[in-house]
Amino acid sequence: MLKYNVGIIGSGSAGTSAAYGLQSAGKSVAVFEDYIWGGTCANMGCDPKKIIVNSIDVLRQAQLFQNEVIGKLALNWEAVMAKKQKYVDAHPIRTLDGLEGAGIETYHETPRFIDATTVELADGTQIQADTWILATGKRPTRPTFSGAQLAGTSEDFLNLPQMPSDITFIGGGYIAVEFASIAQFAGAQVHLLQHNQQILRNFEPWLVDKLVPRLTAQGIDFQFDTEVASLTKQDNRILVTTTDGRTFLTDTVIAAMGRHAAVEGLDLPTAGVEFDAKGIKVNGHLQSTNPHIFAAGDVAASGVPNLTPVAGYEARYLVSYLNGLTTDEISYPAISSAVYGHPRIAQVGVTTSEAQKRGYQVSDYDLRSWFNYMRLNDQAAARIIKHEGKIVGASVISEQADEIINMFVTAINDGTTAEQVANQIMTYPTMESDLGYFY
Ligand SMILES: Cc1cc2nc3c(=O)[nH]c(=O)nc-3n(C[C@H](O)[C@H](O)[C@H](O)COP(=O)(O)OP(=O)(O)OC[C@H]3O[C@@H](n4cnc5c(N)ncnc54)[C@H](O)[C@@H]3O)c2cc1C
Ligand SMILES: NC(=O)c1ccc[n+]([C@@H]2O[C@H](COP(=O)([O-])OP(=O)(O)OC[C@H]3O[C@@H](n4cnc5c(N)ncnc54)[C@H](O)[C@@H]3O)[C@@H](O)[C@H]2O)c1
Repeated sequence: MLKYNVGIIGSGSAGTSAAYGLQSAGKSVAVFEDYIWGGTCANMGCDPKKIIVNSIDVLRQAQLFQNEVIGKLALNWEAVMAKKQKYVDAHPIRTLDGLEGAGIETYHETPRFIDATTVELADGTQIQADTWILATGKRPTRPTFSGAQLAGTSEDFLNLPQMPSDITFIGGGYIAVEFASIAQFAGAQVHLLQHNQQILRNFEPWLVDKLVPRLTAQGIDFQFDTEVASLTKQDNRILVTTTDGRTFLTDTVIAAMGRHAAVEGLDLPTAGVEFDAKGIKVNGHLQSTNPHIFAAGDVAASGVPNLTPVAGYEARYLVSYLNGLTTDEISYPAISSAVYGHPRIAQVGVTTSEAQKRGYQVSDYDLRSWFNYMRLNDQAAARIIKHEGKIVGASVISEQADEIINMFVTAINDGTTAEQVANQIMTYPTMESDLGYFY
């Protein structure tokens, strides 16, 4: 039987980060991946999406500067996809070369647990590890209505060879809103069907209330309280029928109704690991119900958002814990998050409703007249939550919200005071040079 100190299942942000940290501390490490080396973010998530978003940003800038920059720009979707694909094609090779070059063993398959510490591969090989880390992430939740197989996933969207004339997204989370914005700028008529009234449920309502009318004005057709009953092929198009009897034809349907824990094929019950659709049950040390098995990243039901930097943070915690450098339970800093639409929204730290319960100060800023937003024709706004002279929460709508929010991340996590900001000499005129005005 093959033996390792640590077996890691999944080669995404969590799995690779844990593998390097444990291997460099002298442990023998094996990584198992059953799909594309490098995981979701780099191959079919954040990175390819942001390459496409950045090309759309050029069109968006031209739209914002329409009286100052003359001439009409159009997106060359094929060229954008070729640029994206060049990055994506190189990533799995880079991942595999990196792991193997560091002396980490790699296996391209799903291992199946046969007891608390041993897995079996398809050819019958048995592998035992003192410690296992489950870093298998999440996979798109498939709808169950009639004709659901006609709906694509986020991965299918990121591989569209051409942008269809008419596209429909089912769901109103991060993926649906970001991809709706991309498709709309790429020239498609876009429909977004949300089964209730609330899209982007994890974001500040004031941000969503500002975002939806802007995206609607750009041409996105939001249909709230709309549940799909069936999809039917009709010539080369898809007939969407809703549960209240409405019908319409569209070219492509993408289901973006959330993601569920990727645990299929691992036979976790045999290893005594408890889980549900939200993920693997873990304690404060990210340890599952089997003391030899830990979980990190999206697949761990650790109660924090499923984001790439969070997956890396949890992996780094496990490296410290398993290397004996800490016995503390994991604690998280303020976690920021952005929706990469046009405009973007982003937030971090204490929210408005928490602030109201705790009696914290809530300050709203209309940034349209601030020089650094005026020069960019950016219809920006921010809400800052303050307590005892420090910033504890921030939410922003702006063309640059994803970048702007990071200065608040640092201010919140470092507990920066107004005096400390005043003692910095930042380049001017930049967004960061305005930080002091938010205190
Ligand atoms: C379209 C999209 C856009 C996103 N955009 C952003 C963004 O802008 N910013 C952000 O912070 N986050 C974003 N995310 C979320 C981010 O991708 C995830 O939070 C991150 O990838 C989680 O990393 P992970 O290592 O936990 O899982 P993953 O990266 O999903 O890696 C898990 C790996 O395990 C493999 N695996 C699964 N089951 C098995 C098995 N049985 N055996 C072997 N291998 C297995 C999978 O194939 C995968 O490679 C996005 C996600 C999507 C889908
Ligand atoms: N910018 C980012 O950081 C980013 C971008 C994309 C994805 N992600 C990550 O990926 C995860 C998955 O994204 P997602 O958008 O699929 O999920 P999500 O959980 O963000 O949103 C799912 C949406 O689908 C809706 N929905 C659920 N069932 C439905 C039904 N039957 N009919 C219609 N709508 C339905 C929900 O109400 C919700 O609006 C996110 O939660 C996030 O962790 C992050």
